[in-house]
Amino acid sequence: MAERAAHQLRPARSRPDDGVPAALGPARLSRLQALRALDSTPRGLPEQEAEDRLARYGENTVLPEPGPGRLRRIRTALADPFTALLTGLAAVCAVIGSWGSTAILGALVAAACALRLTDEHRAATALTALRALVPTTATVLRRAGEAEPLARELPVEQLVPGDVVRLTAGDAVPADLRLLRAEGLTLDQSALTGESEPVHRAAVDLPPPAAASSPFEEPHLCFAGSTVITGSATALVLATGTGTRFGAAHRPGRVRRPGRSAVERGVRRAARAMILFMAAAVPATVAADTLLHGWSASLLPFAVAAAVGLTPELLPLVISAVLARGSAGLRRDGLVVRQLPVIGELGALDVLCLDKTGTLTSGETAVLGGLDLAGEPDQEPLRWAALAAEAALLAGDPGLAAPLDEALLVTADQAGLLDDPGPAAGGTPVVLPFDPVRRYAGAVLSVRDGGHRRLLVVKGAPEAVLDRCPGLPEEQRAAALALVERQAAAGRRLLAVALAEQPKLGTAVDFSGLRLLGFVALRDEPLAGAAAALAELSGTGVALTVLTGDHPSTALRLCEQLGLAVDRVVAGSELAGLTEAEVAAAAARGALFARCDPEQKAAVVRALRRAGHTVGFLGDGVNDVPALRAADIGFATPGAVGAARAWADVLLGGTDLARLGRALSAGREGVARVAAYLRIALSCNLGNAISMLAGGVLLPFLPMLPAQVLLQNVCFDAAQLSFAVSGRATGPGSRPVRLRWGALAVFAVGFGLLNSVADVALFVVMRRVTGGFAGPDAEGMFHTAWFSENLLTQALALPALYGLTGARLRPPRPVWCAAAALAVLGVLLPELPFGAHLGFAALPVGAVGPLALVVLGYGVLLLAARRLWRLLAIWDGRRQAG
Ligand SMILES: Nc1ncnc2c1ncn2[C@@H]1O[C@H](COP(=O)(O)OP(=O)(O)OP(=O)(O)O)[C@@H](O)[C@H]1O
Repeated sequence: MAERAAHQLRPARSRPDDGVPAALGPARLSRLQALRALDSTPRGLPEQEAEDRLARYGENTVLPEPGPGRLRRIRTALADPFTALLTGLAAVCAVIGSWGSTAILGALVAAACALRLTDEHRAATALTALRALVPTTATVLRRAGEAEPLARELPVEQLVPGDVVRLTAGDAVPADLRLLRAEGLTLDQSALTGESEPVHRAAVDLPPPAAASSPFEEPHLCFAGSTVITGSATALVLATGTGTRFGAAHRPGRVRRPGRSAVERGVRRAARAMILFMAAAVPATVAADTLLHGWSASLLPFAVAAAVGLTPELLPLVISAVLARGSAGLRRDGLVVRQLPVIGELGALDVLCLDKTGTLTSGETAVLGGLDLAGEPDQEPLRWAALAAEAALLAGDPGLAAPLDEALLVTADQAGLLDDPGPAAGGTPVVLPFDPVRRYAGAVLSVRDGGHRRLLVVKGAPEAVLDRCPGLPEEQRAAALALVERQAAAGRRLLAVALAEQPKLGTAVDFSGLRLLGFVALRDEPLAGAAAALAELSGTGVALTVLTGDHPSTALRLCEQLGLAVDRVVAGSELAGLTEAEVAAAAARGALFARCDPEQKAAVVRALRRAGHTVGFLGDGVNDVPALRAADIGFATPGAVGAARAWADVLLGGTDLARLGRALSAGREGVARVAAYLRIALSCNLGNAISMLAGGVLLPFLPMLPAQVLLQNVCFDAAQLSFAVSGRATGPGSRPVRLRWGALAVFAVGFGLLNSVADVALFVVMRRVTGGFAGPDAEGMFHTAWFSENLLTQALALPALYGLTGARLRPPRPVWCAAAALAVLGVLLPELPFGAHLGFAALPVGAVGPLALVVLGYGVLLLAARRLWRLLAIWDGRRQAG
């Protein structure tokens, strides 16, 4: 039978894309039939059989790598639009035998890829180290011979088809599974489907007759690559390792949230625009020249040189260097950034959502003691809560132990409440794990007080526990809620504790007799330094909003302690009655969202993103995973559970929240630098494209010789490398920095035209100086003058246009040095002895004055245009803020 199952599983390996996972064969059967098909039982596999199957199927290695693999990273780096463009141009240069250009372009491609790969490799190594802390085990039922099955924690690699596993909230689904039992199970399977909405799963005995359109919609199946958000389950392993659906469905772009980062989008648009420039300007120049002056063999190399000249070749290199520099700076501060583009998102971040417990509070909850229903000290509720906590801690995955349960157990133990083993002891307790949607946890304990009884202990959020106490008179309920409210206003939060007798036989948990016993009072201290860090963050133009599962009054009190202005309190249950726009507006104004379940937290984040904000989410718990994944940037605290860390984009290496400010500074500076480079490169290249076209029409010869175009290009590119060299960090500035394509395009056209005006002025001047371009040296003199004017105007543009962004970014010294060097080269190069070989001719003295006048005139116009642009930017900033 096991052999047959093996055949049913194998086709997935040979036909990964056939749309039907091999495991769907047994998966379409009833629970019992599926167990039989895999030669298993509800009690799991015998140890020996499991070992045999492990040898036959191999290890179950299906969990995602911390980052994409090396090959995929190389492919992604090469697929970058500019790198691809450069590779294409290098190929064209090689075909026409222009080996110098091929070598330069090839070196640029290699450098850009190497830089990007090195940094991503470093981040992946750091992540691998961190992932060693993430639990990678599964709870598996295995039998030794005919003995009772034992629930054992095994490394996920050892799972085999036919194994029976248990799942609880926070677990990564370790293989493709068929549910045998499920309670309140919801999964996040966005890594497989791209859908961020959680999905409900149930252990239906017979799958619906008409197969769902996708196996991911089948109600009774769970696939490797998804994460359990709530509930618990027992399931049969259908497929492991490469036989799972994960291998086929796991594609790079689908693991992370869909859509590219703002910087990537901006750069792609710039790349497209440059390709369009080239595609239009180069053939137009060649056509104009041919029409007016006839075809010449030198037109082809000129066309290639012009195409190379119009491409900002250093774009990938500069962007990788700038982002890598930002990420290296953050690493020194103890922050791990998963992928370079996240630095760009950090620059644009304008709303930061914060989880409360464990994120804004120290994570060590102080247990103040038990209270009876009147609010008087009574240790009984604490003792029962601690016994339930102990059962949960013993049954659960140690990596996912709730800090609250640990605190309850330690406090009760220290108070001597657990010294006496009776009345509660013996037997294996049934545990209802904590679920952030239900907001309570429970355990059925065996009690020995004279006879044997079974007692259900439920502890959790007061409203949730009260709802499960059917016999509670209305006035007692109101009094209990009033007590909770009073304690919350004083900064304490209460956990309600209730008990119910259980029938002797049967395993189903019976809530019907649940009786409220009392409360446990807790206090969470604000995280040291959090108030100052949050004040600093809101001073940098980031709206802060708290999303918590806790009681509104407790959360409000903490916000007061931290100095966070709360505009309005919204309960999670109210969200359904609000439109997305209303939710986003409330969050952006600093609303506090309390009693939110994990999906409600994610819904607020999604509403903010749809309203156009760049949203960060800082969290630590399993209940934060959907929001971490929905956000543009997920931040995980150092104490975060494995699932939260695995899905975060940035890992804060220490509890100090001031690190967030440093992350924003690095992001804003990175985006500002990339924007500065794009502005100058695009405007100068656009200016050159227009001037070449004008030159093709106005001049009786080629506007520039191919070698001159390449030389000028190499000089300008080398000068722009200074952009990658950081000056001193200047702090985050007062507002987010975005790469706005519209503004970038207007800038490039405006300043590009200004550049062309100077060029055309030079054409007119040189026409006069050379007597209508007559004489043998006219062409050489014109080329010298235009080469010098080009480099001199670019030298002026470098520092003048560098700092025009929201971030306070002054040109660093290397930019000044590069500008000076460019100016010197512009004047000297044509005059050097080899200048004649490149087609330059010495300028007559009479040309120097007009040339200087053109450059000076350009400088004056440039400063005036810069001033105008700044005024427009300030006006635009005010308009957006208002
Ligand atoms: N282990 C637990 N056992 C029983 N009840 C719990 C447990 N953990 C939390 N609760 C209750 O459920 C409520 C919601 O918990 P949840 O984890 O969603 O949010 P939180 O920890 O209060 O806040 P945050 O969302 O800011 O982390 C808590 O306020 C508490 O009353």
